[in-house]
Amino acid sequence: MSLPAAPPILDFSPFYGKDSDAKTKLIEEIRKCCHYNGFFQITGHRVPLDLQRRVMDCSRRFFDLPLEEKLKVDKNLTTFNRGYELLRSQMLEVGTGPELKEGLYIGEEIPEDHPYYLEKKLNSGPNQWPPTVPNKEEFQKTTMEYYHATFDLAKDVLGVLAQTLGVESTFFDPLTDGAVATMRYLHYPAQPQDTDEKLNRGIGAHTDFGCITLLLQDEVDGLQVLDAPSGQWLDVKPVPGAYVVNLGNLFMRMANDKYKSNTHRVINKSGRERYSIPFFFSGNPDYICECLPNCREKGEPAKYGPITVQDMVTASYKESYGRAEAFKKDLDVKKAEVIPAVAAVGA
Ligand SMILES: O=C(O)CCC(=O)C(=O)O
Ligand SMILES: [Fe+2]
Repeated sequence: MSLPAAPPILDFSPFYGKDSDAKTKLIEEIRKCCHYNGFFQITGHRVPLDLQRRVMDCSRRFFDLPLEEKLKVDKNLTTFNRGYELLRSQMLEVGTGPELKEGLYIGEEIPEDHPYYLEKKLNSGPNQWPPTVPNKEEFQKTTMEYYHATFDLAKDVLGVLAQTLGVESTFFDPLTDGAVATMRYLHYPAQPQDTDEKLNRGIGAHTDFGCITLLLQDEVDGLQVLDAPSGQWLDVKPVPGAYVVNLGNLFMRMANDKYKSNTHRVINKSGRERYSIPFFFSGNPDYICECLPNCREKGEPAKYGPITVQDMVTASYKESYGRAEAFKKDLDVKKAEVIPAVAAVGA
């Protein structure tokens, strides 16, 4: 039996080159990862290191702002998930507390006369830019430059994924044309070393909702992937410049569960602040997700019916935010029950 293995680090550059043996090897390695747990890291991509550094610097500049400045772009001011999300807003893992991370959600700039905005498509609208972040113009420019570079990389990764399924690298073009994607600046404050690991999560155990995720981490570790057969949590060590790539629920569904969308979490026990930038590629909201080629044997039925990207991702969002809301309400009820009792003692 093979030992549980952390996601391998693969050189993606053969995708851009002419060496067909190297390309075939890359496709095979990625196929193996997709079957195993849907996680791998890539180096040798085309997002410049310098751009990654500049974007991480933007993230730090934003989170360094006083809370009242960050709240000027509160995500709750929009209905389309753009803007700042406070610490403890989300709760992905049942039985844990709200998560110790704050975030800034950004996507393609969608003006209010765009069909996606008018038709209330997934996460579609104008970005909320923090008005007082230092070097505001550069912040916006670098953020969008990074968004577009990562979007292009996501298309390339989907090109390889198509090839792992034995179809042309252009197979996913109808999914990537007009695709919706969201990037998040994330900041995990240092968790005190003695915090209750059972309750405190940077981000609770979850699978990603969309198609694929490309994650840039800084040098502080904390991301862990569950090895389902052994129940062990495997650390995903930060590799400078690399992307952690993982498949989301939408891809697993299209692959008839043959490819995996795997459980992962973040616990920041480093004693340091951690910054990461996940890029969630959902796809064209109207794309109809159906069982992909070569994902079932002859005569084997598709496990799932067709569903649009829009419906699939919207349902997942509702579920996870609903859980955090329910938890907070429950806490409020408990507090309300305790306070009168205390007051009675003092009376
Ligand atoms: O910050 C990380 O390392 C992981 C973030 C993540 O899993 C997510 O936002 O879905
Ligand atoms: Fe995730």
